[in-house]
Amino acid sequence: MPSYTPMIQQYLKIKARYNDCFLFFRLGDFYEMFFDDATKAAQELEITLTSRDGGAEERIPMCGIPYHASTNYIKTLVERGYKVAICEQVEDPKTAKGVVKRDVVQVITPGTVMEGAMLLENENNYLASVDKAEGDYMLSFIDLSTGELYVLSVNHFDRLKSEIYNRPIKEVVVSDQLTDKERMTLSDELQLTISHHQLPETIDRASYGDLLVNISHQSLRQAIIRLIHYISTTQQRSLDHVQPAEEIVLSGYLGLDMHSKRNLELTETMMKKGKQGSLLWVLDQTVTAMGGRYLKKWLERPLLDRQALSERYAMVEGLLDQFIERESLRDDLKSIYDLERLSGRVAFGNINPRDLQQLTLSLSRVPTVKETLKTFHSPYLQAIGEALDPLSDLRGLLEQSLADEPPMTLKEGGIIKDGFHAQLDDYRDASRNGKQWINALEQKEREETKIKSLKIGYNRVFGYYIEVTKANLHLLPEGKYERKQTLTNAERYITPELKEKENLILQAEEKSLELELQLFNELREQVKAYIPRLQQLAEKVSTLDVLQSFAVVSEQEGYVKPTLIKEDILEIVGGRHPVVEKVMTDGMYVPNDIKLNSETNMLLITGPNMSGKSTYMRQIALTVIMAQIGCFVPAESATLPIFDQIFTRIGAADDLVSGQSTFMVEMLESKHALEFATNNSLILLDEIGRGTSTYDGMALAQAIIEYVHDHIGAKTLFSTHYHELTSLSETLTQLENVHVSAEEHDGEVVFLHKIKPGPADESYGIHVAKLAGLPGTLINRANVILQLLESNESEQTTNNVKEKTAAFELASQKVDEEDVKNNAEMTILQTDDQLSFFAETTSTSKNKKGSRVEKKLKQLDLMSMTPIDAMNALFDLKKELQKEE
Ligand SMILES: Nc1ncnc2c1ncn2[C@@H]1O[C@H](COP(=O)(O)OP(=O)(O)OP(=O)(O)O)[C@@H](O)[C@H]1O
Repeated sequence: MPSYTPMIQQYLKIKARYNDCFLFFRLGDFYEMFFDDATKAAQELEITLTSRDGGAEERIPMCGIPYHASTNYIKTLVERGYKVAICEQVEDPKTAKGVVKRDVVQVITPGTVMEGAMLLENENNYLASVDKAEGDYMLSFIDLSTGELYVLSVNHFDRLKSEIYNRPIKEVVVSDQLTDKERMTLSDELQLTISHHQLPETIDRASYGDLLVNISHQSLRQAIIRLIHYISTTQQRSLDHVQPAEEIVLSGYLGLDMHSKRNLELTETMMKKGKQGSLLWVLDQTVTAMGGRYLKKWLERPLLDRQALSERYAMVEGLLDQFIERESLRDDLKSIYDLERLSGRVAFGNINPRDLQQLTLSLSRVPTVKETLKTFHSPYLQAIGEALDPLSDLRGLLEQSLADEPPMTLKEGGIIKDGFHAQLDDYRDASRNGKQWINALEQKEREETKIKSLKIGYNRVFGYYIEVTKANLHLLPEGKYERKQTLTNAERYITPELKEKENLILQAEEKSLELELQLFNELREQVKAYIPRLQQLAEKVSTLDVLQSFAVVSEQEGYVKPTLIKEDILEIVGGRHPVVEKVMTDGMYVPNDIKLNSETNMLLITGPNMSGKSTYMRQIALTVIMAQIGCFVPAESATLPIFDQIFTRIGAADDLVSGQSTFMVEMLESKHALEFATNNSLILLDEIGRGTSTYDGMALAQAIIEYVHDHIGAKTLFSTHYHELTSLSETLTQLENVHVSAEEHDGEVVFLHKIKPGPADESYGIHVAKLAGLPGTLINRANVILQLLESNESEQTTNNVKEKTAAFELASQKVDEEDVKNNAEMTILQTDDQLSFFAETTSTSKNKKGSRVEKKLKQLDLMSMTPIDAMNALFDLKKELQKEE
């Protein structure tokens, strides 16, 4: 460092402390970046990269952005997951000796943004921390803009991933407890900004007491302390609005793994990553920002509590029944401002007078909401109304003190109401009187000099002046006026009298501004004391908003109240897919039924491509989720048990981010289901095994079905193209076949989208290809090949055995590697048996000449066997082989 200039040395010292941030180094009106930061920022922000002499031989790369335009640049960087450290001059450059002192005043990161423009209105923005103790993971997360603080624990890294993925968590604080691999997964697979933070050895735990009142478990407390400690060391801000941590006990909520949230498109679609087309999009008729966020939270955590759910249904029903009252409630809610974020800004100190005015207006609506709620018949709605705290004291204070039309900023005054503060009134009088006096003076001067165009003006440099055009100068008396400024057409003068008044006015204005600022700060401090009550009000308003949203959607879309029963029965009559139905403009959605109970808890769904298998499966899961968040459901009637978890493996969503193949994703998602599902869970498996060659796929599919059937007993929907699997219903007593019907008319397929009992009898793949518009000659050729394949199927099979075996083994090996510790064996074991038989049968025939297995193998007449027969025969062979060994 020796040859660098003192300023660059200062830069490097500070940068060393904020190595993982872009350091915005304040130089005059610019934030400058140097070295690698500059090169990278120039690319990211598309700004010009220059260089400067820094004392060393080589010039230093540099780029800068004007201080005034910095917000957008910071926003861009933070949205891309970077952190920005704002380094300001912390002493007055005029009085500084040597290099002006500078220090970082704020670190802006994806999880700590506060500025309105960087936050999505209807979405929380969480910063999280992860702790690990005895194999458990503790996740604590906070939304600094609203003050919500949560903590939960899970016993598996996969579950941790799901809990993180299922929430708008943008950044995670980790310690050395996590392995490198775990950290990499969080940053690469989940695309999170990672911050490393070790807690110091000694830490004043007592100072966290208020936040920990509801948390007894030591390791949960530790996660919260890490999070808050990280915030207080990187952010210089008040945490007054942060609410005591709430523990989320996961066993109290419907478990949804990350795959399911993604596959079912609960809050965003898989392809476009947007809200449009998601379940949230259909259900969101909320009218406040808080309600919008709350609805998302409900979707993240569907309930298991029967009582709580029936209360929600009762309120939705109450709102549905009384249209007029509901509409007036909606109107009332519309004018309620974002009380949570506002509380955050009060604590953070960046609230402006206009915000406080919005708060006043919002509070003034609360009595009306209370009145409206009284008009509902539902006792639950009435109870919410009674519990609403109108915060009349706060409203009174604001109405008394805040001007009726306050400005956005604190610079111009006019924030505080006349009559609120005597001293302020005096200053204002002085300034107003002074101005009146000046108006009168202008009048008097005009009359005395007879110059009609004479005027009194004001500018910052010269203060008040009398302006006379050059043509009229001769009319001015000698000696009275002192010349101050000459313009092309006019002269400007002052008089001692004017100067004196000016002083009075300016002083009064300055003092009044100062006093207003002080009063505003006092007011803000007073409002701070109301934050917990405001947050409670916010929660009730949000609840009402979500419930009215459910009522509106249920009415518009014709949803019904579900019946939750304790028996093990799932029966939906006339069920629909809420999103597919909504986007279908022709209103031709074909409703379908489902009935599952303890005798039949698995459906094997067959049917042509594009017939609606996935849609059917998804609609069942979405119906369950809607019911368990307290919403009505798209059906004629729905009788449901309360499910504990939903697992899905649907669609061909390649996990591009982590670079895993479709097949590997398929295996991992299945593994997840098999590992965690219980007999109260719902499992949806869509065409498992299609990512690999026919026999491996089929073997896996069958093994998985058998496993779920024999060991889990979860309600399961399994769609497949392997018609051979339909014979499984003969041996698996709880499995039934259904199919999506299609009809063929004059060589064309007509999809009926109707679920019917029994297996499908034909696969219509080539017809679908035809529908898709593939060339006619190609379609004809495909038909010929199909016939050929059908007649040669067994021959083909023998030739391909080795190849398929290799692929299958590779897949299982990969899954094993992926998760050796996480007892992946469970999933794989069953299939492993089947995998290895291919390998064994092919290799033993070479190695163990003359064995019985070989003889039997030779005797098999492959040409006359179905694939299932062949597999069964292979199983027998394998058993035989084990005996021999
Ligand atoms: N019940 C229904 N009523 C009307 N249209 C439907 C219905 N179900 C599905 N569809 C339509 O059929 C299309 C295909 O459905 P889906 O993707 O569920 O078929 P699939 O059988 O799973 O297909 P594949 O086997 O190719 O994956 C949907 O996009 C939808 O437009």
